[in-house]
Amino acid sequence: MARVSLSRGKFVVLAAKKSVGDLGKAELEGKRVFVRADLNVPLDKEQKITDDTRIRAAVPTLKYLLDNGAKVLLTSHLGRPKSGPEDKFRLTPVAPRLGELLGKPVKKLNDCIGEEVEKAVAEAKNGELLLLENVRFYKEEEKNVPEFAQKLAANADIYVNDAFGTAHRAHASTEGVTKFLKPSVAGFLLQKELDYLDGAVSNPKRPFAAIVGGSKVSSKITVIESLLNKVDVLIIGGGMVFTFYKARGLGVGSSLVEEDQLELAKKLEVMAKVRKKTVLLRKYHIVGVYQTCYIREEALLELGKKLEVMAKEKGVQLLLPTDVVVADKFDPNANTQTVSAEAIPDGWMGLDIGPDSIKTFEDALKTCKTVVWNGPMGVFEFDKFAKGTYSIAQTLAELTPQGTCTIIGGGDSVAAVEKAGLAEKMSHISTGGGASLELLEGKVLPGVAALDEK
Ligand SMILES: Nc1ncnc2c1ncn2[C@@H]1O[C@H](COP(=O)(O)OP(=O)(O)O)[C@@H](O)[C@H]1O
Ligand SMILES: O=C(OP(=O)(O)O)[C@H](O)COP(=O)(O)O
Repeated sequence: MARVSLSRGKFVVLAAKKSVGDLGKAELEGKRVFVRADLNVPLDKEQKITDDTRIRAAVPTLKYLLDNGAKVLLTSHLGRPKSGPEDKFRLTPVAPRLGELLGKPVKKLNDCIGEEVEKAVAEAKNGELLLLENVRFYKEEEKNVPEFAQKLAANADIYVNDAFGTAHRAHASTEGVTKFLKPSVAGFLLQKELDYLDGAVSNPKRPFAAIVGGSKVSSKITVIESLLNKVDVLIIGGGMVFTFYKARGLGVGSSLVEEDQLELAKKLEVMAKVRKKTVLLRKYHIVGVYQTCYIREEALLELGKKLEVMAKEKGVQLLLPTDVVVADKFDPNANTQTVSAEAIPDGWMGLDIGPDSIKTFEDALKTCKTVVWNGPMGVFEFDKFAKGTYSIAQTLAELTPQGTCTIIGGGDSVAAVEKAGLAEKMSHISTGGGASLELLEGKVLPGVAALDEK
């Protein structure tokens, strides 16, 4: 039976999915197992892997399957290819690193469906692994087209989903394929992530902070609305910031902005202010029912000035950077200056948060007992714009031994924390950024929901 947990008014079905560990040699030997992993690792300009966390995280499930005599067809996406195969999105760099970690050669194919795959699978011996090409080279993957899912499934007997980082996407290789392969089970990484994150965020130690940055504005800005009902402190950084600034009417130069998210950014700021007061009303038993509700500002005024002051002190803090490091071009050697958020010059782009913002964010984080972070504070890949990200990483590393639960999620965020040498100092390194935020929202992840129950 599925375990159901009530998370702030939403039902979240989590564990008790059938696991790869429930399948033994009798079920696996000689079987063709289609494994969906998230091998979407960061690469530099020379196609060199800059952080292999996601490859390492996939190894326990793969080893288990190979040791039990399965033939493994391993699939993943890499990046966001827009129109068919592109060399920079090939999974080619992953194969040698995975081979090293598994201690056996990994044969990389140039497709994920069709004749080449059929032939390789037919020739594969028990305990061999084939790495298929980027599944997003087919537009049908993200559209979750059943005929495409069927083609992916055609070469396999069993499905294992170990792609926690992509479990929030209902794509053909994460969701559609389960309709054609039985059993469809969870891999060890997926299980581990769900177990940890459910424990940490369904009933978090408070104050609870979320830090949202990075560049996937449209994916993540929508999560913020739900987070306002969960957290006490919400910090916005990275490329996310400029959509909020622009919504406030500020000039943002040539910084990253998603125009179609401006209205939402405006609404979120208003919601944060209103929510601030709602939290306090609940705290002081003025709102008697356990439900998320927004009290209009006027209603609060009626309850007196004292309460309003307390609300400001105790409610959800939505923190945006007050200063930014701007650059005259997107380049590691760009000219830079630090300016206030109101004074981004035309033609310049914000690529990191400034020192005042770092200080404000650090002060807020030091009061927190749970912190979930997804999305770097700046373009940390360039040294000139890495300070914001590394400073926040350092602050969290210092908070962990003091009893704060620190969770870092997302391919690039984890890469940044690894690069800073601080990964070991965090409570949990998650292979999913968007996935962990959606889990935190209380959403059922489609890649998990589709798996067989025990
Ligand atoms: N101000 C900014 N402008 C443009 N890109 C940014 C900015 N700040 C951070 N980024 C970029 O965001 C990317 C990571 O975003 P995202 O994929 O959302 O994070 P994660 O992989 O951790 O989930 C990094 O490559 C970083 O360079
Ligand atoms: O890198 C990923 O997500 P993340 O940036 O939230 O960690 C996953 O591989 C999902 O990729 P997607 O956001 O292109 O679907």
